[in-house]
Amino acid sequence: MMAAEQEVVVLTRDENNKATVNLHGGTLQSWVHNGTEMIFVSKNAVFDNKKGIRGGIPVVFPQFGPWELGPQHGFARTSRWQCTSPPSTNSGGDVSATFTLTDTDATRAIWNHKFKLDLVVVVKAGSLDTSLTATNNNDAESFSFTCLLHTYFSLPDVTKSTVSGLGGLTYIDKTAGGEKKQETEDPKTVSKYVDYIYLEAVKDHVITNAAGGKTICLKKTNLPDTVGWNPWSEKAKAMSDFGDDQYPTLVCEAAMSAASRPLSWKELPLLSELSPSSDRPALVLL
Ligand SMILES: O=P(O)(O)OC[C@H]1O[C@@H](O)[C@H](O)[C@@H](O)[C@@H]1O
Repeated sequence: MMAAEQEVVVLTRDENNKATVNLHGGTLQSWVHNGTEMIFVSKNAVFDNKKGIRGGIPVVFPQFGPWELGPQHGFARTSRWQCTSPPSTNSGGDVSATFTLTDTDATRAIWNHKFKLDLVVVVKAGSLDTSLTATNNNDAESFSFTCLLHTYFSLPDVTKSTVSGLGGLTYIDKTAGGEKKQETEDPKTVSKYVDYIYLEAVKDHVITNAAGGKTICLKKTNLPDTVGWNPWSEKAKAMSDFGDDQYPTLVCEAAMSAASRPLSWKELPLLSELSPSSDRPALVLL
C-alpha cells in the first residue's frame, strides 16, 4: 500500500541537527542530534493519516490509556494539527516552530469541550525542547484531562541501557492488573515487558547508551508522572505496526500527568526537554 501523502515540517538548525514534525497527530517523528537519529519510529509504522504513528513523540490528549468516550490515548495523536508558527531561527541559531490543535465538530462529538493545544518544538545545539500548552476555551466550564508526551527513544540494546530517577517510586504495574508496587532498581534496566506508571517522578531521567551511545537527559516540568513501556517480544508480535524484532531497540519514557490526578487549569504549560550528550555525567539531578 502506498503511504498517504505526509505533511511534515522540518526544523533545521544545521544539516546534523534537525527535527521533523508530522502534522498528523503533531507527532515529532525525527530528531537528529549531531548526525544521530535519537527517536525510534517502527519500520512497520503506518502513515495513512488515520492511525497514530508508531514511534516518535505522539501527543496523548485528553486521555491516557483506554477511554470510555473515544479511542485509547485520546484523539490528539490522530488529529490533523496546524503549523501556526513556521520554523524560525533566533540569533543563537535555535530553531522553533509551533503546532496547534483546536476542537472540531468531530472532537466535540466525543468530548464536548473547546480547547487549544500548542506544541512548541525548539531544536537547540544541545537539546530538543517540547512544550505543550493546554488552553481551556470553554465559556465557563473547566475540563479535566490527562496527557503524555509519549517519547519513543531509539537505543542500540535496551538491556544495556539504564534509566535513572525511578528508584523508590511507587508505580502502577499495568502488566499486573494495575497493582501498586515500589521500584527497587536504581538505575533501572528494562529486560522484559514493562508497562508502568511511576507516580510523583519528579527527578530528571537520565538514559544511558541511547542512540549513538549517547546519554540523554529527560527533564520535565508540570508533568509529575512518568510512563515506562516496552512491549517485549510477545506483545510486539501482536502489534501490526511494530516489527517483531524491534522491541530491544526502544524504550518509552514518557512524561505525563497520570489519570489519578486530572488537571483543570485554564492554561497549563507542560514542558519536556531532551538533552543528549556523550560526555554528560551518568546522573543529572534536578
Ligand atoms: O498501542 P498504543 O495505543 O499506542 O499504546 C501503546 C502503549 O502505550 C503505553 O503508554 C501504555 O501504558 C500501554 O498500555 C500501551 O500498550
